[in-house]
Amino acid sequence: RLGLEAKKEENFFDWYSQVITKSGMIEYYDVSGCYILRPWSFLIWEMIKEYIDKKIKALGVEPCYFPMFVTRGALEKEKAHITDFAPEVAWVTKCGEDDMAEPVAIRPTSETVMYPAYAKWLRSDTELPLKLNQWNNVVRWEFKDPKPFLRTREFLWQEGHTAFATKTEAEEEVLIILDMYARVYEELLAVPVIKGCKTEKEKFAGGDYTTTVEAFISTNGRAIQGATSHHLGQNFSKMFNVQVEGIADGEKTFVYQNSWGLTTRTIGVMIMVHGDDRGLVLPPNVAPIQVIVIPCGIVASMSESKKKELRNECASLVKQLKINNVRVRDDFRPNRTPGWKFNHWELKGVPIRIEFGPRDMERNEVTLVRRDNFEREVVKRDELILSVTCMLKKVQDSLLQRAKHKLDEHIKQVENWDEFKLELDKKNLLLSPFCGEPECEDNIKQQSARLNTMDGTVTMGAKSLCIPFKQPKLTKPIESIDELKRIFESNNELKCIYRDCENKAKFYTLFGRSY
Ligand SMILES: O=C1CCCN[C@@H]1CCCn1cnc2cc(F)c(Cl)cc2c1=O
Ligand SMILES: [Mg+2]
Repeated sequence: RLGLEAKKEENFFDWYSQVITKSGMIEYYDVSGCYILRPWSFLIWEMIKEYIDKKIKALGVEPCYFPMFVTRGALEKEKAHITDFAPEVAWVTKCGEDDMAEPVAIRPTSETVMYPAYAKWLRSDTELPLKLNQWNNVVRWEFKDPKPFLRTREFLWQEGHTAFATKTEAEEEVLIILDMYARVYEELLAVPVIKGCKTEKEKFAGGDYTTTVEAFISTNGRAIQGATSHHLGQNFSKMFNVQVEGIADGEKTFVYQNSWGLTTRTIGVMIMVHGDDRGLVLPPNVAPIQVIVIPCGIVASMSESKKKELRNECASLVKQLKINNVRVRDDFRPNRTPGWKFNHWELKGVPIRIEFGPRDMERNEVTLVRRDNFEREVVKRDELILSVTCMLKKVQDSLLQRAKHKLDEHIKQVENWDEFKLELDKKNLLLSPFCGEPECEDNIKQQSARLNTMDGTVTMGAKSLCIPFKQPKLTKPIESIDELKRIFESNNELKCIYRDCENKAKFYTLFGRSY
């Protein structure tokens, strides 16, 4: 059966699995946590890659490729950094039948692969800033339930690793990259995100601070980390002895570093936010096919010459759209009915369908059908290009607006602990005053978990998602992380959200159940 059996609001997990397989995005694979990326999803990854590459090249970031294997020595350069990660590191221990003298790890991320080379290359501040990025795969043998795109044992990403002479330059780049990630979501994927800083508990332990874009899946009320941009300070440069002369005269200075990454998880978020019970709904800016042209009304009684004329007319529509840089295909398959084709391309989420039949030909008109809201529009043949480009823009904007509205109506600003738990169980995110202490965050997570009396399972409690740059008490978003960490120093009346916590709040923090 072509169509979907599961309904998105009834059985989200099954719906997701059916949509990604029946639309030709994913095929399952016999290694747990690994999936095949078929053209329909890989083409989207390529468009995201093209967008990011253009922007980072403009920022002076250069492409490179480092080995995927890392020695134990390099990986464990600084125990603190990887202790809690060690269980998910995959190791190559044999070659053929023989054990390897020195097993090597498969990269889970490339700091420890790249920074020994950075130490070799960087001697003088004249070689700064060094900005490299690699598009590759990484492996993390996680044990939590795998989910295609969202949590996989191997995934594709880009990882940017930059080194600067001063902290100021580095901190400026962190936010420029974060803004680029927000645009990947909002301008390409039509997914609204919240920019912010991770709390002490949630940040990357190897860095100074982690900035993040957080997305929201309204169907199950869960938040998901969309991409991260870390300021590493001098932690790694001290670990790997990356220091240069020429900054402080006669002295050597450890460089200031950033690292930033965006993964194939982006595709899963886009699917879950926009998909419906007929299948994918692709934002035009990333749709591999934006318009599908389907001839209609071809009946057996129609003469061969009439059929030929109709087909030629459809072909000229396709040609004209192609010339105008619209990603368009025709579906002239004689052995499939128009109805079958409508379902097929709706399942694949193609933003606009053109139905073209004898009557359209006579009246010199074209019928456009939007995938997102099924609106039909009959336009003059000679207004085709204008109408299609205008409709594509309208679809892109309305997908973002609809998702923004959903996000906004699911964020509740609460200062009361009982309200916090109540709204959390109504699939909402909470914006609450928070003291920032890790152990308080542990308490919030434990005390907001819910025992489901029906089946005795426990629904996870609320995690901190980020400290939003847009703070309720401030008129404009903050510009620096230092500023964010100090915003309540003055008027410090607010108590931390957690009832039994005596600390004063430091900032408003976004909490929620998450992936
Ligand atoms: O998130 C990014 C963006 C791109 C470059 N890297 C950073 C930090 C990655 C943190 N992280 C994340 N996961 C890890 C898993 C591991 F097994 C080990 Cl050994 C280390 C890590 C680890 O450092
Ligand atoms: Mg992890």
